[in-house]
Amino acid sequence: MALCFFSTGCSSPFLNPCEQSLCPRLMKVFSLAAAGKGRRRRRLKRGFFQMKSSNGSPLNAVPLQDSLAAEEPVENQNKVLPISISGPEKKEATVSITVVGASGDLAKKKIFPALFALYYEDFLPEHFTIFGYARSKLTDEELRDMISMTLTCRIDQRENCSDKMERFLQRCFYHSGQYGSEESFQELDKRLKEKEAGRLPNRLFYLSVPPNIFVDVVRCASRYASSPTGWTRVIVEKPFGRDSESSRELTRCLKQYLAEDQIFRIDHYLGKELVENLSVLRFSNLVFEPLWSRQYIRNVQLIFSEDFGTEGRGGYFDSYGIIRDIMQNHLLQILALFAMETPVSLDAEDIRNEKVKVLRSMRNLELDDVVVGQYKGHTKGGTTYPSYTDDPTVKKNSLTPTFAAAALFIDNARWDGVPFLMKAGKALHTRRAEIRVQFRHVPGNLYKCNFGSDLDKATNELVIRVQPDEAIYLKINNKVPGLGMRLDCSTLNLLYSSRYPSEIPDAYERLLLDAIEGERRLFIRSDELEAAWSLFTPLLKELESKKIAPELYPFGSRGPVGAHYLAAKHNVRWGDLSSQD
Ligand SMILES: NC(=O)C1=CN([C@@H]2O[C@H](COP(=O)(O)OP(=O)(O)OC[C@H]3O[C@@H](n4cnc5c(N)ncnc54)[C@H](OP(=O)(O)O)[C@@H]3O)[C@@H](O)[C@H]2O)C=CC1
Ligand SMILES: O=C1O[C@H](COP(=O)(O)O)[C@@H](O)[C@H](O)[C@H]1O
Repeated sequence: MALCFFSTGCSSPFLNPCEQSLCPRLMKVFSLAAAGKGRRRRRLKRGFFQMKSSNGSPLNAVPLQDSLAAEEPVENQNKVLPISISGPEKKEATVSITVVGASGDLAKKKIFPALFALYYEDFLPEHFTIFGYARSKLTDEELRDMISMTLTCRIDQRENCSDKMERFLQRCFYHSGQYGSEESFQELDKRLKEKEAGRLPNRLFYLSVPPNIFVDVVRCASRYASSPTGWTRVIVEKPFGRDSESSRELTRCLKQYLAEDQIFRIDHYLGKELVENLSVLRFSNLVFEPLWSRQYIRNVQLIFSEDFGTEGRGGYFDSYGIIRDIMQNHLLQILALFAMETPVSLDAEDIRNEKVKVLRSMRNLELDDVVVGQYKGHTKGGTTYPSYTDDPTVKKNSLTPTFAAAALFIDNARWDGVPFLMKAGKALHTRRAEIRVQFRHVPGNLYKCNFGSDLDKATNELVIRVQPDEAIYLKINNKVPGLGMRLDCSTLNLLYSSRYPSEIPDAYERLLLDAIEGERRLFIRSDELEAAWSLFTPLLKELESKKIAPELYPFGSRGPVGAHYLAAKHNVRWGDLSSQD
């Protein structure tokens, strides 16, 4: 039997209730379908690609001409140069996606596979071209060979996969160039134009390079390779700075060349299925939203753990650490989505407005409310696991935390006094990311004596397991069947793999598609970023200036015991402790 959600914001005479439950992605498809007046949805996705903003209105194209940049703030140029690409005399549009840093780890591991998955699922427009750009000298064929190693037919419809892969690869090209070189980007522009073949050109640049190169690339791309008549957008990978000042400086530099609405700051956790589902869970189920406050929720836990170390990324990691790598972005973004007030609509700006309010209501983070750790070597079952400082790219005396736990508070009416505990670590015993919501005790619980002395065990807990084995489960109390009165704690479990047979798309697929469609909801706006850094920067400075030594924990363990003391201080018990959790 199909389970359907009904959401008033998604009602449409053309969609049955189950289709409506797939909002907003289907709504986007619907808006495309409506624009095409009845043409088939799939055809619309590919053949008649029309740009829509999240509220369904056509997006304005944003040409970035340097001569204009000198005279006008870039934001204003957007307003004075509206070129609708859905006008009556519209040309067929094309999208060129340039992956800058194509020879790198992220491009190979995530970006090209996500682009292929989108192509495979017919989500890319009919006319598109993909360019890899990096300094390494490669031919088009060599790029294709390189990326073909990482493409998999991991989507359910496996028929014709190798044909599709071949067709996809034929649309991938490579351009070798320096990141700050005018000539290289002018040459890229020429090659893009050839492939665009007179169609209305839209261009997306994905900056998959180390952050010190971001501004060079943006300067050259915007001056020499931006679309003259279509839109130009840039996806920027984290880290967006290392603290408030450097982040502000990065934003300032990027905004010399780009308007805010051209910058897509990616936080791939926002593209994860269960994170996307957070708002649906809250705002389309009457049973949750009324409980979503200090009145019923005792604490919220945001947990990230990996069962591997910094492997291969030690050089980057050592100057950032786990707080910047995971907490300041991924976990804080989840927290903001979790805690925000109901947005006016599902429009990107409405959602981001609410998230910013949460971030700006957060109490300063005190050193006393933070525990840091670093993994040390460990031998188990004959296997030796390295310590963090065994990594040759890491300083031997490094104090960089590979683990951190923190207690945060949102000083607003809804969340006053509720601890939001975060825990993030590398080289722990398991890989998982989850949100745990622990509810308060039942007042005057009639069954108190049946629970024994540990009443905490009898409180409800809602777990949103982001990965792996995506699930939403609720722990409830029930009677053990039989003549006696024994109570048990059981789980109502929505395990995605049982409920939905199809594979869940990777976060990068959703985010790339959103960037192509101009949907900004899952990207970080500059004021969100600023608020996020304001929360963590004083703490990071204090940790660094006081040279706080991280507590060592063995590779593969549950992390430093300090995390338990921190939780206990706030009357909390981490929910992920028992083996069945
Ligand atoms: N890898 C991951 O899992 C994740 C990465 N990120 C972020 O994504 C971006 C890309 O990551 P990743 O692919 O791992 O990075 P890489 O270190 O693999 O760098 C990508 C490419 O950039 C070029 N490059 C590397 N170092 C330099 C340098 N010092 N100067 C000039 N060019 C350089 C290289 O290409 P060439 O020499 O051919 O020019 C390299 O192939 C980074 O900002 C990273 O923080 C974010 C989340 C996860
Ligand atoms: O951004 C990052 O995320 C990865 C974890 O991402 P996941 O999707 O595999 O959970 C993390 O390993 C990396 O250190 C960090 O930079």
